[in-house]
Amino acid sequence: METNVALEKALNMLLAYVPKPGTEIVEILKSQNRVLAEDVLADIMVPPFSRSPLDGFAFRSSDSPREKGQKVRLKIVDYLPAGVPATRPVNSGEAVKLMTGAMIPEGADAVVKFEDVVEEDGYVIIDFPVKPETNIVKKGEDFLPGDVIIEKDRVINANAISLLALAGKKKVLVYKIPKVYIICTGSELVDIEQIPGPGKIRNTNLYSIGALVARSGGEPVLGRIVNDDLNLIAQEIKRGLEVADLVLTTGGASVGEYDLIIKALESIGAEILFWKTDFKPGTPVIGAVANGKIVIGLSGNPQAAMTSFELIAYPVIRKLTGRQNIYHARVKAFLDHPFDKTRGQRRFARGYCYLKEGEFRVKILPWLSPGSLKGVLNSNALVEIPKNCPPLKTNDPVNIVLIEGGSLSAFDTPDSGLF
Ligand SMILES: Nc1nc2c(c(=O)[nH]1)N[C@H]1C(S)=C(S)[C@@H](COP(=O)(O)OP(=O)(O)OC[C@H]3O[C@@H](n4cnc5c(N)ncnc54)[C@H](O)[C@@H]3O)O[C@H]1N2
Ligand code: MOO
Repeated sequence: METNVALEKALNMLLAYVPKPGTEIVEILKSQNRVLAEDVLADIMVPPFSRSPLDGFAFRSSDSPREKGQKVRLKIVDYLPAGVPATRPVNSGEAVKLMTGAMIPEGADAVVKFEDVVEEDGYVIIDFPVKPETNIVKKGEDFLPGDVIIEKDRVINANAISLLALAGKKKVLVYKIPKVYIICTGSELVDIEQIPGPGKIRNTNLYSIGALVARSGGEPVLGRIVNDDLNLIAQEIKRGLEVADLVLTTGGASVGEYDLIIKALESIGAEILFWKTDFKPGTPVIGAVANGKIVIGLSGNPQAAMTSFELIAYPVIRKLTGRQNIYHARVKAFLDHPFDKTRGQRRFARGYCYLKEGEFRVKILPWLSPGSLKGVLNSNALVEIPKNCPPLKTNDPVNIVLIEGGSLSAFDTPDSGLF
């Protein structure tokens, strides 16, 4: 077991144990935010026939005038709305009136739009030269049968769904959603519906971590509250390993007499990969593997557990979902205020970031203890304060982790005037 490992190293140790996820078939509209587990190929030509992108007249371009101002009269021999195949070819001296999306009749190699010509007594008059292939959307121009329309491992969004529909896929193969079993340990914990008795507290971690699991693309499976009892903890971890793909615990990760997670893991034959990382809050994280599955022991302190979840559990869950892009985005932001509470240890402080004139700006939320949740409400970023960082001034650049996703909607909450 390694101790005091850098965040990046701890993460890589765990990621090496993430298996390739299983697959399942889902309805196209249920596939959004899932990861495609198959290459989707075109089964037909796209477009399936050469078509007109305009309401106009199809004809032979060789019939058009040599110079602008010269006129030709072409006899209108057919009328084609979209969806109706041509009944006859277009010969020289003829034109077919057709609508947007209609099939180009055989013989025609150009289309002119209604507004550019004159229709008169069953004839169309064209007074400008038209090159071959003008306004023709060619059959197979986008995809030929067998072409890959979307590659596997892509996250499915509405854009991807448009292409799945084009490929005729009403059902699609995606990676399974990983189940994440959450165990909260601590004899002081009571369910959140209760008014805690003396020395007891509400089990907030079950729900905060459950919510984070769901937002990471996993399915939270809520375990029971487990007292600080070695056997009970070991049994609950075993249960989690049976029913889920990943087990998360909170509490019992530090050095106290009742900090039993490591002992419980050892008792079931788990390999402890590391204990304690180089960042606060959430330093005493445990990384372990049992029966080929990962167990992450987060610290009990509610804010610390949420922060170490974002930094360590989030990428692991993202990889379990089959995603290639597993990390929260990290960007440079400029501080809105001086910050002198830098310390020896590397830290990820809760921050509120927003965009101003194309640049990220960030406020570090008032520093509250790792046990307090008060500061998390308005945070949408973690602000990295490096080890031994000197005091920071207004407008100094800092690296931030965008924990609420790259979505701009995460930044447009009204400025709550925190500073
Ligand atoms: N002597 C030392 N003491 C502590 C150290 C240390 O290095 N030496 N590290 C501190 C740090 S840092 C942290 S973080 C905590 C981590 O402790 P544990 O992971 O063992 O967590 P607990 O002791 O079980 O609980 C800590 C705190 O959080 C509350 N808690 C626990 N579970 C929940 C829950 N599900 N919902 C809400 N709140 C929870 C618990 O009541 C405690 O107040 O250790 C420091 N100590
Ligand atoms: O990691 Mo504890 O919450 O790091 O203080």
